[in-house]
Amino acid sequence: MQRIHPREWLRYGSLADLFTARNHSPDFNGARAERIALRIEVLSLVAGLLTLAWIPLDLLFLAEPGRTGIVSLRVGAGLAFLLLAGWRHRRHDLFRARLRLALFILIPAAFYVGARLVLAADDSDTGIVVGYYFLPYLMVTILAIFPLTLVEGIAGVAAVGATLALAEVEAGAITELTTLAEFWLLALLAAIVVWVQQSQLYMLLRLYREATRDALTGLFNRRALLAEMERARLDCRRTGEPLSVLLFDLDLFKRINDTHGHLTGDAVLADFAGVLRGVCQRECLLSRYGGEEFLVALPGRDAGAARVLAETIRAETRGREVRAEDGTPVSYTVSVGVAQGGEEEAVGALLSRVDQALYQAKEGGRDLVAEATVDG
Ligand SMILES: Nc1nc2c(ncn2[C@@H]2O[C@H](COP(=O)(O)OP(=O)(O)OP(=O)(O)O)[C@@H](O)[C@H]2O)c(=O)[nH]1
Repeated sequence: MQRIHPREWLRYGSLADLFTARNHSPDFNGARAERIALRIEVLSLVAGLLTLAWIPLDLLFLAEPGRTGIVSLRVGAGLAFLLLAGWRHRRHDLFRARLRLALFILIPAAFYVGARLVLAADDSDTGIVVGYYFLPYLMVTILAIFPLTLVEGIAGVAAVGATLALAEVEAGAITELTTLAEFWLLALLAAIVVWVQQSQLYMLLRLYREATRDALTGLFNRRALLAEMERARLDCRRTGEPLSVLLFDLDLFKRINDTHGHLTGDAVLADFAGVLRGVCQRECLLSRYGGEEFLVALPGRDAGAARVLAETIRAETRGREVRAEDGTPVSYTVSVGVAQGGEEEAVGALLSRVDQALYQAKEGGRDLVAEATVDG
């Protein structure tokens, strides 16, 4: 089995991806944002209706002057929740999902601080009033249903902690021993919540990876690459930047398999994936397109820059040596097609042109780079 270098694990595995979303792909971000947004939609609807449904109980159990204040806060918070539930988008992105999450925390936080202020002014310590003191614990526990990164999760629970702190400062009780106990309980709950969030994110990342990565090389599989490329094409069209592609095909690969065995063939494929990772920069989209074919999409690069990169990879590959199972050194070469997408050109048409260019490289004698003509 191919060993994964620790650095590779961090880049392509999931440890660093649990901390922040920095290395998450746009496709994964979209899927996660949608999941967060849908959960907030449902929860906000339930919270909005429950907040308003509690009003008759407040009217029944609370005395003035607190009653009017609490009911007003309830109406405000209930309507804000319902507005949040009705906030819809066609395309989900992480920024909006985080904004929704912030609002989802802010609404009950404002309600809680307001309610504590109103109730502090009212001496009647009705049993029902006690219910308001549970709110921070409820808020923190609900956050467990979101698949958040460590940074997002900590920011969320910290916001709830700050809410509690603010309410205690307002009540002049921040230095009391009971307040310390409250924070202790909140911190314990917060630790469990962040752990659950991380587990959810881990599962999501794992499933996503299995669905989008090639098992042997860890690069994008064909389906994922096509989805990423479509997104890159739209982005490039919007910004006016070029989009180029490189199509690689390992030369006489069948001969390597036939002479040294399938496992050695696999080792060569993994080695070439390592070359791509080593040479290409972060914004390059690397994929194993099929069998011994690799496709690299280069947002922001024109055909000239793509050709330079293709030559670098071809030259680097020439110098590689993989050990066969019996220890024999096996070298290999690669042929490359290069094409720059036309302004209105569909992904399918661009791929067909780069395929033709690759065919020319093979026809020209292999271990070559060939560039597609604009009209094929
Ligand atoms: N070891 C291994 N071989 C694979 C894998 N996928 C496809 N192949 C082999 O890749 C070989 C591709 O061979 P061909 O399409 O004939 O091309 P080629 O020998 O590379 O010759 P040219 O492309 O013309 O240079 C076939 O023998 C496939 O069995 C894989 O995952 N592992």
